[in-house]
Order: sequence, then C-alpha cells, then structure tokens
Amino acid sequence: MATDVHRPVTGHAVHVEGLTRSFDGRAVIDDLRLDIAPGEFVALLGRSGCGKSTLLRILAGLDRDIKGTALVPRRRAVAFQAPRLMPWKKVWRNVLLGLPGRPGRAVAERALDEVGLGHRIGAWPKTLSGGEAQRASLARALVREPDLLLLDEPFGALDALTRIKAQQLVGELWQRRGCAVLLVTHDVEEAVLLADRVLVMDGGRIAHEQRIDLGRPREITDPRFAGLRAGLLERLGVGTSAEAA
Ligand SMILES: Nc1ncnc2c1ncn2[C@@H]1O[C@H](COP(=O)(O)OP(=O)(O)OP(=O)(O)O)[C@@H](O)[C@H]1O
Repeated sequence: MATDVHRPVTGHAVHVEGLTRSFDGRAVIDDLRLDIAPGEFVALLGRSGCGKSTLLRILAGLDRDIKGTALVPRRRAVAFQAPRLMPWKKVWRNVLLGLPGRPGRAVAERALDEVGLGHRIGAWPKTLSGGEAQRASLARALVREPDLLLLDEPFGALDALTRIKAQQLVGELWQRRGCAVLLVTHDVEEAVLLADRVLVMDGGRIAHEQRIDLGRPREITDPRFAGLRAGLLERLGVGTSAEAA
C-alpha cells in the first residue's frame, strides 16, 4: 500500500487508511482508518498507552516506519506537552527555528503577538512561565502557517487557570486561522469544549467517534455538555465520577 506523508491537501486534511505501526512485533496501531476534513477540529482520547502519540508522530512525519497510507498536507506543525524550546536561543529565534529561507524577526513578532507574547520576544526561554513557554511553542507552530496543526497534550503540564486560558487561545487561533487541528488529550471536558468531533482510540483503531453539535462559544454549564462528557467517559471505561487517565 502507499505510504506517503507528504501529499498536498485534496478533500481531506488527513487521510489515513490501513495504517499499522508495530513495536517489537506488537501492533500499537492496527489497520487504523481516519479522515479529517480541512478546517475540522478533532480531539483524540484514549487510555494511556493506546497509541495516540504514536499516531500523532506519524502524522507529523516524525515516524515513517509504517504500513498503510497516511496522507497529510505539506504545511503542518506540531506542538508537544513540553514546549521544547532551545535554552541558548532567544524566544524569537526559537519561533523561527527550522523555517526555510531567512525569515526576519518581524515574522516571529507577528506570531508572538497572535499568542499574546509579543512583549517577551527578546526573552530567554528559562525566564518564561510554563504558560508563556507553551504559547511560544504555539507561535513556533503558527509561523509555519499550517493547514494541519497537531497538538499532543499541549496543556497537560499547566495549572488549571493557565490551562483554561490556553484552551481559549487555541480555540480562537483555530477559528481565525481555519486550519485543521488534531488534539491529543486526556481531558474529556477539554475535548468537548474545543472539538467538532471527538475520537476514542482503542485496540489500535478509532473505536468510537462522537460529533459535538453544541455550537460556539461553548459553556461547560450547557446541560448537553454533561451528557456528552458522561458518554465519552463510559466509552473510555471510566465511571462518570472519575476523570479519564
Ligand atoms: N519507540 C518505541 N519503542 C517501543 N515501544 C514504543 C515506542 N513508542 C511507543 N511505544 C509503545 O507504544 C504504545 C503506545 O504508546 P503511545 O505513546 O503512542 O501511547 P499514548 O496513547 O500516547 O499514551 P499516553 O496517553 O500515556 O501518552 C506503548 O505501549 C508504548 O510503550
């Protein structure tokens, strides 16, 4: 089967078919199928170790040892739970790291302004708070003008308040930019708050999908919210009184 992680977008931002990834003879991803539409926001839930990060790394082009088809746009960007900033480069140089050509400081400044971090453009990474570092990491993704933004638990290490602000920021960026987003998260509320569609991964495949027809902006207090959250927790095999982990 075709293995191509570099094809331009045609009707999909992501097209995955018959995808299998094994480690030591064990298929962590097993004949997986997934389509994401251009501009769609998809959240991916699943028990720890079910293969979410493995799938994201494949879509990011960081893991090519696969069988099957994985088609993604050339313009894609990824942000991880750890912001992964180079400590010896100032924030703006981190934002431009790896970009082709020789983009100037103004390019970094625009992206940093967009995430509310313009005032820290000349700072060293070690002087940033956790939330600021995560925003710098988002700016680094945005300068790539992605058609597909891959987010691997980007808010996982943030305190509750910073996390809420970061979630709002990602929601705004997505609406403004119109790129497709695949967000890996452990947080069912976050998934329901942000996504058009929530997927549950199990047994190496997408075992369940839930469309979120709540309109925007969304409120956790919306009575339909609790029902969607409870249904997804059940799919994750977690009682409704506990959070997915
Ligand atoms: N490079 C590797 N070598 C061997 N096994 C690996 C490798 N990468 C991942 N795995 C295994 O693949 C499985 C899926 O890992 P993955 O990190 O994709 O899970 P996950 O769903 O993202 O987990 P979590 O929610 O805890 O982050 C795990 O059993 C893991 O040990």
